[in-house]
Amino acid sequence: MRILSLQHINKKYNKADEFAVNDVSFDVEEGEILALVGESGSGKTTLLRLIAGLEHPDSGSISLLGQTIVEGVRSVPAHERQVGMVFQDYALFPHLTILENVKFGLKKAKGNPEQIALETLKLVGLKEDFSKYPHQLSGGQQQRVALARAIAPNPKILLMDEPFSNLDALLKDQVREEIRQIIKKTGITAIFVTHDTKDALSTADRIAILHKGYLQQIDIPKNLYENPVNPYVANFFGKRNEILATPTEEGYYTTFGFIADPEAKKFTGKVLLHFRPEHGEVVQRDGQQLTGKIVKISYFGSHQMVKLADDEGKRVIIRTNPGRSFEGLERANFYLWKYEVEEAF
Ligand SMILES: Nc1ncnc2c1ncn2[C@@H]1O[C@H](COP(=O)(O)OP(=O)(O)OP(=O)(O)O)[C@@H](O)[C@H]1O
Repeated sequence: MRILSLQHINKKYNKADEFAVNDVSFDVEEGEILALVGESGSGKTTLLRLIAGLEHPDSGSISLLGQTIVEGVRSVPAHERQVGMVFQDYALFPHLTILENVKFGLKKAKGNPEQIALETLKLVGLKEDFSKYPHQLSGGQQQRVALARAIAPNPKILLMDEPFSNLDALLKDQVREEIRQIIKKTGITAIFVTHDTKDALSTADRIAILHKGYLQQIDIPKNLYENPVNPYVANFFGKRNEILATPTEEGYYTTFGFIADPEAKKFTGKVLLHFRPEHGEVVQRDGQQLTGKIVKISYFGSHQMVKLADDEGKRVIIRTNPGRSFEGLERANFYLWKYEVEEAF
């Protein structure tokens, strides 16, 4: 079921400014986790604030659970939208215990606030710590208190602004998984903002990618990565190689060798072949379709990255398994099992 719908949202802060959000429309399904990603200034936070009711759009409409909350100049005020918010710095009250912090959001809630707060702390795995103060907790635990405070009043939707940006790299993987599990256990619909593609790919069910206020693509992580709608999206989700090729009836001639592919006859002029490092494989047998001079091998434990150059010095990077040895080799052969073709001129 659709829980949130944004239709043609536009937002400018000052008349002379560019649009911070430009004709953005999308729907969010009940129970899903959506990540809003993009570079700094792409409009992610503005979009989150528009949904929360902390900003009003210049045009467009927003509905939440079938109720129109924004249309024209009319809008339901933030405190009546039943939206839970987790802020980047957690915004916990330092002089209140974590139980009191969670109870704070329950002033108007039905039922026994203390009991609801304790149950929510149990859900986030912090019931035993109820009498501690925020400074006595780790960053990841403080994050869970902030989450508990936001979800305790049973909001219609949960919004989180850069929820993982204050955590160090070691904690991040664990916290991402914990937060995802808690959200999934409650069944709440959540939207979070991040500039980190890893946060989005690992935590979200779907990702919306913004660039200069425009929504570029909204899709499941796999589709964004494998089938990006434009080069901006493709490059946003990691390194892509690009080589120039001349199509013939049988395939593509490149400076790394020939790729047999009957599809090549569809093109008349030169083309660009785009491929990610993991869309190739290095092979040590001769007779493979492509070859390059080994420039550098970088070992990452789970895989190796092999940088190869053609005779003119143009480089590509291919990912390969960690066990492969390149000792004593000057050149390596490789093939591509997937690539995208784009007309070059
Ligand atoms: N309060 C404001 N007043 C004027 N301009 C603003 C204001 N807030 C944001 N902007 C502008 O709106 C555009 C979008 O900003 P926004 O903060 O939504 O982007 P963002 O993707 O969240 O960036 P970041 O990752 O840096 O937070 C930017 O050009 C920004 O300078």
